Amino acid sequence: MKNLTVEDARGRMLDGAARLGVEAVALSQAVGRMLAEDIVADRHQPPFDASAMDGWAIRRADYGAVDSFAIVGESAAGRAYRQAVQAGQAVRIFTGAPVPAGADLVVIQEEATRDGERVTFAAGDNPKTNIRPAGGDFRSGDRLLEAGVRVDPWRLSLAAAAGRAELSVVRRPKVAILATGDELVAPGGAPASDQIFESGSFSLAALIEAWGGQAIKLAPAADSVEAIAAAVAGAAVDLVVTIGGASVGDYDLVKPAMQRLGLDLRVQTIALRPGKPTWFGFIEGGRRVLGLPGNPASALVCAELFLRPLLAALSGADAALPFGVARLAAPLPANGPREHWMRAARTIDAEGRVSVTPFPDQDSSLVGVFARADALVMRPAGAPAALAGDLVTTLALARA
Ligand SMILES: Nc1nc2c(c(=O)[nH]1)N[C@H]1C(S)=C(S)[C@@H](COP(=O)(O)OP(=O)(O)OC[C@H]3O[C@@H](n4cnc5c(N)ncnc54)[C@H](O)[C@@H]3O)O[C@H]1N2
Ligand code: MOO
Repeated sequence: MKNLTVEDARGRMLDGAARLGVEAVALSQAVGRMLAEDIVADRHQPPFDASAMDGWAIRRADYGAVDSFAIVGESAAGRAYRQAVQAGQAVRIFTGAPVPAGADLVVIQEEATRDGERVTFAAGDNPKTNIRPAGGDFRSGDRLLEAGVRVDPWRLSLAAAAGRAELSVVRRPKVAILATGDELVAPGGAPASDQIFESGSFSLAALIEAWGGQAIKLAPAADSVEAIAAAVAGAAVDLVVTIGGASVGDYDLVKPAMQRLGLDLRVQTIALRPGKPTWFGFIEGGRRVLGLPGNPASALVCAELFLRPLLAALSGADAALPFGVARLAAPLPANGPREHWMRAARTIDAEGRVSVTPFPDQDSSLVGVFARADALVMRPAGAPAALAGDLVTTLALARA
C-alpha cells in the first residue's frame, strides 16, 4: 500500500470502479455525456431520393432527345410534387426536395433556359444525376451510435437527424472537492501575512467538469480533524477529492479525519514525483476518497494521472489515459527513484513532429509553471540521463 508504482496505484483506484446508473436527458443537455444506449435509425436519411441541386427534374431518357420540356409543377424542400413525371415533362426542383416519381435526373438551372411554361437544356454528354438516394446517409435499422461513446456536437447532430429528442446517458459522477488548511483564503478575501489564496479547487472543479463529472465545492476546512470530518460527513457524492493535509506533518490531518468516517485505505503513498503523498480509499456510504497533495502541481498532475481515469471508469468510458510520444528538445539528467511527470512546453514542427521541453524548475509548488505547460513528460523511476532527441512518453494537457 506504501510507495506503490503509479500503475499499481491506478489499478487499485480503478478496482471495482464501474459505470454508474443511467438517466434520460434532452438532446440540448447531452453534450459531454456518455451514451448509455445504442442509437438505431427507424427511418432512412434522406427518407426519399432528394435533389442535390436547384434545377429541373426530368427523365434521363429525354435528356438530349426532347428539345423543349413542358413545365408541370414544382418540388421544394418540405413541399413535394406528388405526381409522376411523364415523358417530355420537367418539374422545377430545389436542393433537398424529393425527386418526383418517374424523374431520374436533375439538370442544374445554370444549364436551363426557361421560356414561359417551357424549358430547354444545353445538352452535354453524361450529365451528372444530382440525386441523393434515399438512405444514402443512413438506413432504417442502422446502428448510428454505440453505447459507451461520448456525445459530442457531431454525434449530437446524428442523433437529432435520427429524430431523437432525448438520449439515455450515464449519470455524471458527483465529486466533492475539499480544500484544507489554515493558510488558505478564498480569492477576493483579505489574507493575513502568513496566508495564501486558495487555488487548487478551481482547477480541479474545472477539470472534473471537463472529464464528465459534477463538481461540488465544499467550504474549505481548517486544519482540524473535526472540521475536515464534518465537512465530508454529509456529502452525498460518489467521490470526495481532498487537497492538502496528505503528508506527514503535524497538521496533515485528512487521513485521520477520514478514519472517523471509516476509512478503508487502499493506497497510502506512491513512488511518484510530484504527488508522493497521494492516497486513496473508501469511507462510509461506499464513497471513494482521493487525497491529493496540497502543492498545486502535485494536485494537478495527480488529477491527470488518477482522477481522470477514475471519472472515466465511473462514467462508463475508457479509463486508459491517452499517452503520446515526443522527442525531447533538451537533455535531462538521470531520474531518481520516483516516476517523474515533468511540466513541459510542447511544439509541433511543420512536418507534424512533436517535441517537448520540460521547464527547468519542476518544484511542485509552482502554479506559474503549470499555467504555461501544455504537456507532461514522463521519466521512469531510475531512468538514466536522456539526450535531446530521445523519445519520451507524454500526456497532453488540454488547453482551452
Ligand atoms: N517530512 C516530509 N515532508 C513532506 C513530505 C514528506 O514525504 N516528508 N512530502 C512532501 C511532498 S512530496 C508534498 S507534495 C507535500 C504535500 O503535502 P500535503 O499534501 O500535506 O499538503 P499541505 O502541506 O497541506 O500543502 C502543501 C503546500 O500546498 C499549499 N496548498 C495546500 N492546499 C492548497 C490549495 N487548495 N490551494 C493552493 N495551495 C495549497 C500549502 O499552502 C503548502 O504550501 O508535502 C511535502 N512535505
Ligand atoms: O508530491 Mo511532492 O509535490 O513530490 O513535492
